[in-house]
Amino acid sequence: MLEEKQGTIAEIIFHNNENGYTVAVFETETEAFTAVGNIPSASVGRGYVLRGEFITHQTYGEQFSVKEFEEIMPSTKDGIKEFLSSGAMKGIGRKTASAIVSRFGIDTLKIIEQEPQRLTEVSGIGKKTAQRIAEAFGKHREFANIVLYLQQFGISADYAMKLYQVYGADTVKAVEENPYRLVEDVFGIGFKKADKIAEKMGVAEDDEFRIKSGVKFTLSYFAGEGNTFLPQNILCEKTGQLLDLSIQLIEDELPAMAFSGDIRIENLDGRNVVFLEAYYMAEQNVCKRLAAINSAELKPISGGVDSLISRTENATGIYLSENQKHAVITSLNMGVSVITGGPGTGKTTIINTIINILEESGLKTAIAAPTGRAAKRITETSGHYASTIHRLLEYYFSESENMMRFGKTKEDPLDYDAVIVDEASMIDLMLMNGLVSAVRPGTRLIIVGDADQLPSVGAGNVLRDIINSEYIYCTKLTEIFRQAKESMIVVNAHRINRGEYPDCNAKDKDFFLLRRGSEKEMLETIKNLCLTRLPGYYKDVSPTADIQILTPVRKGILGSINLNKELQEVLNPPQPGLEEKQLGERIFREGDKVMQIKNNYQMTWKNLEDFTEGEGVFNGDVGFIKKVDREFNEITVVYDEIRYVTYHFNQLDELELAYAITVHKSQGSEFPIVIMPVSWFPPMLATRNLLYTGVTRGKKSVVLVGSENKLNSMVDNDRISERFSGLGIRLKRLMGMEGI
Ligand SMILES: Nc1ncnc2c1ncn2[C@@H]1O[C@H](COP(=O)(O)OP(=O)(O)OP(=O)(O)O)[C@@H](O)[C@H]1O
Repeated sequence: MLEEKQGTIAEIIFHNNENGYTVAVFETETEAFTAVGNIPSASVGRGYVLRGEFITHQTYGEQFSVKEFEEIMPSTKDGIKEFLSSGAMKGIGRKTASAIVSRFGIDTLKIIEQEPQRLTEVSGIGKKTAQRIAEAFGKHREFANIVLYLQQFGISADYAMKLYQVYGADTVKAVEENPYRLVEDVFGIGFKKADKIAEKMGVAEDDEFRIKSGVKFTLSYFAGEGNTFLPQNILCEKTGQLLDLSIQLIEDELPAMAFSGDIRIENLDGRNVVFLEAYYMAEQNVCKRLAAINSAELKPISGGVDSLISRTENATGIYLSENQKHAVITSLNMGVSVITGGPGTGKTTIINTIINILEESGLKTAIAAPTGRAAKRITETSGHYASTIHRLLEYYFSESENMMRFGKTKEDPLDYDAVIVDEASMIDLMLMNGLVSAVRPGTRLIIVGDADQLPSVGAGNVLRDIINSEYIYCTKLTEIFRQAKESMIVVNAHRINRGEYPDCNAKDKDFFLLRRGSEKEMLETIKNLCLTRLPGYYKDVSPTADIQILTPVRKGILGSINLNKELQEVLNPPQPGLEEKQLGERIFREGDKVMQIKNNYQMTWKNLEDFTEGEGVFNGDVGFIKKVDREFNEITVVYDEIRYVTYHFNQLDELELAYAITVHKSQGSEFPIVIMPVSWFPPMLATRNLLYTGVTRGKKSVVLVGSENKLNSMVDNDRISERFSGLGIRLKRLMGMEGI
């Protein structure tokens, strides 16, 4: 049962204008206490009925936690004056408030509400101002009523404010009509929240809006797991479980959803499958565009390709194998081509040759990769500038649509004769859709990647689908070259990929297994390696900048969360003079290594070297905390040693410690030294594919810590989690059509 307290706010200790979060001293007739909760309109002198409960906070002691509130309009002259000038009614200052209250006394609010034209009786207030005051008061009352109404359904004031921003005066109507609309219209309200609201409103379990929303939620959830569609029977079963309804009821709703354009039902390879509209359109478009780019006429290469290859070979001293030459020639002759191979098979060498030839022929080339780190690495290893695909496509944040968009499109395409994308295993369907839309037919699209790496985080299986369809010409590189052969990392990566056990601890090599029995021992060894052993063994190794711990999991003793806590303690312990900020279990301290964990296209950065500024910090960017400013509630992180980004404390859910990261997050990056625990991990994760991806991230040294048995069973576990994706089937279909 909630307690009810009636009184006024005596003092505001903290108030967040954006979400209404308030800490205030609240006075009733008999007591005074600290009240904490979402009260957007809070200001000193304002009267409320608060409903909530007393809780004891670890640091701040006893507080009244506000769950609901009701605003009481002030009834004394002073109270009304305070209310009018509190900022709740924009444009009324102290002087005007005093003048109005002097004229109308305790009837002031009634006059504003019912006879606003009488406000002109106050000197200095004209017709327009009177109208403005009346409107502001009306809005204030409207919002207060909406908050009050929505509270009964468990919608807190900050959500009420978000809803009000979207629906205005129609908020209550919109929520009543279909609470599931909130999932699409209001950021931060997911299906589960909307479902709770609906339940409180008495919406029937088998309501059509509930089923439709459940279907979309299920499809989005599985898209988050990598799938662009779900077979209809699986979709109905999963949605049925989610909603606790029969499969039949779900199935009955699908035709109407398809009719209204929310989903697509298609027969793919003999079974009915269901797409969210956006993924269906993306697959169709990628397919169409690939076909168009593949069959377009290309600007010719001046001079024979063979002689150009020889020239490059003579200049670099690297003579291409037949297969490599073949890859170069087909990339230059085909609209779209794929080059795939493991480490050390010459992908970079081929890219460099292709760029040289294109440059010598006066053709314009762009090189791009899915992540900033991969782009930086390509720039360093190839000597040619590579950007992210996002940057190449001139991404921007559209305020009106509240989403990221690309400036380069089919209508305003990229102006290049060739576009080379590397690390293509990380490209998901939506990014590929953006890319192929902006590449105009006539441009060579050269896709380079290692199809055996983990697939993209986002939905789709783009690289593998393209290769397996056999619609696009693909060169598979398998030969490892001499220099690369000297590296056990490269040799073992190929062994793992073939299902053979790696050769560990060869003398004077770079691939080690430190055998440890228990997880505790593994943890201690990892800490010890970072702190003393590796920096002692290799010269100039920074434990934080050069060593990266990779782990398959987030949870458990050897999961990234715990590893980070433990490593922070030894690598960057608390020290006088080092500021820190604690958030629940997490601590961010000056000097910590951190990672941005979601794409934020609006976050600004400043380059302190050339004073340029820009927007965009991306999922997987790793940096160091430069400053924790407790006065301004801010943390400054420096990325790539030059880009400074400032986070407000309430944005810290975008950051994580990064001494240890998951193998999934490490895709596309390389690190001088990689340490990876090999223990028991869930078989879904402890796969050959994941081990291969982890191992190939290390350049100078890879140190595995754990048990040989577990290492070998990872190699044996060749499960590649099946992803539902239709691109391959569509491309195959195209091939059939061309044959007709
Ligand atoms: N035809 C060749 N003859 C001799 N050496 C070669 C040849 N092709 C590549 N190499 C050498 O093999 C090594 C690996 O090549 P490269 O870096 O191009 O491969 P990669 O596939 O890009 O590897 P990674 O994915 O590990 O970066 C390099 O030292 C390169 O100089």
